[in-house]
Amino acid sequence: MQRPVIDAKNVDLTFQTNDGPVHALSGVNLEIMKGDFVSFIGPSGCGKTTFLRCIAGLETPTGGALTINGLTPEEARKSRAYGYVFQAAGLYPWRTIAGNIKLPLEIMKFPRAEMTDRINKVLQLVDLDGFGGKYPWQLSGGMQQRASIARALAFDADILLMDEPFGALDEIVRDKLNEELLALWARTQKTIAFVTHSIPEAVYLSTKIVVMSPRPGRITDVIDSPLPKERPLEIRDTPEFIALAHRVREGLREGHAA
Ligand SMILES: Nc1ncnc2c1ncn2[C@@H]1O[C@H](COP(=O)(O)OP(=O)(O)OP(=O)(O)O)[C@@H](O)[C@H]1O
Repeated sequence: MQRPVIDAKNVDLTFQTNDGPVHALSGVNLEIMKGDFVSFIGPSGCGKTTFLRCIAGLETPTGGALTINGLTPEEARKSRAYGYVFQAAGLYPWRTIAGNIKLPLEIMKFPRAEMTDRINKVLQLVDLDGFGGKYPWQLSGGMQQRASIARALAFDADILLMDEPFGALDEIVRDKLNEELLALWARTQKTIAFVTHSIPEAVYLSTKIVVMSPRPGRITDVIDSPLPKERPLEIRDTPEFIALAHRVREGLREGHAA
């Protein structure tokens, strides 16, 4: 049997703060398989970012077990198992787009010729061919976010962790980037963990939708999407899509009520 890429067993995390303990994650059980596109959706404070940061080895669970390809998150982080895309593109303004994409490759000491090849390849993947020499301020918000995805893809990690990457963009740009991300996912076979507040975005993108609720942060529903892998934007008008969106909305409502 295939081993999960991300395997969470009863993961718990309590932050100790000056105002007392904050139970950010409680009993989180989840298996993410290779090539899954998993979205995490839930109200503010339900622990979505915390869980992503646990996967990334940036927070340490206070209970349970979490492995990434059989490794501890810290080992996985050291082996560069994932690329991380944040809500704000987070590009260095004094570096060109190519320079920004190059940064992790420099840190990892890739040979110079390979760096150039990789930069060109990921620029093409995110449809920013010819923009490598521009500075971030010369690009629109959507293009900057594509550049930040290119940076996360540059070292070809199998896992992509994305924390509300399109949250700050207008609907039309977001639709376009959603479509592009799906195409990129299909081409690269990456495993993607994606945090969002948007029900349509979660339903459109995911093979698995994880609904969470706060206080303490926990998973209340895991929905395996019956939608086909090929998803034109119009799929959002189909009864299957609407039914899925309804189930997610109901799950969120129950979480709120609790
Ligand atoms: N470093 C920290 N120290 C103390 N408490 C924290 C820390 N990081 C997160 N928290 C708390 O843990 C809970 C979960 O936060 P988290 O950011 O993971 O939620 P979220 O679901 O990603 O929220 P949002 O949708 O607003 O981004 C919140 O109550 C938050 O205040």
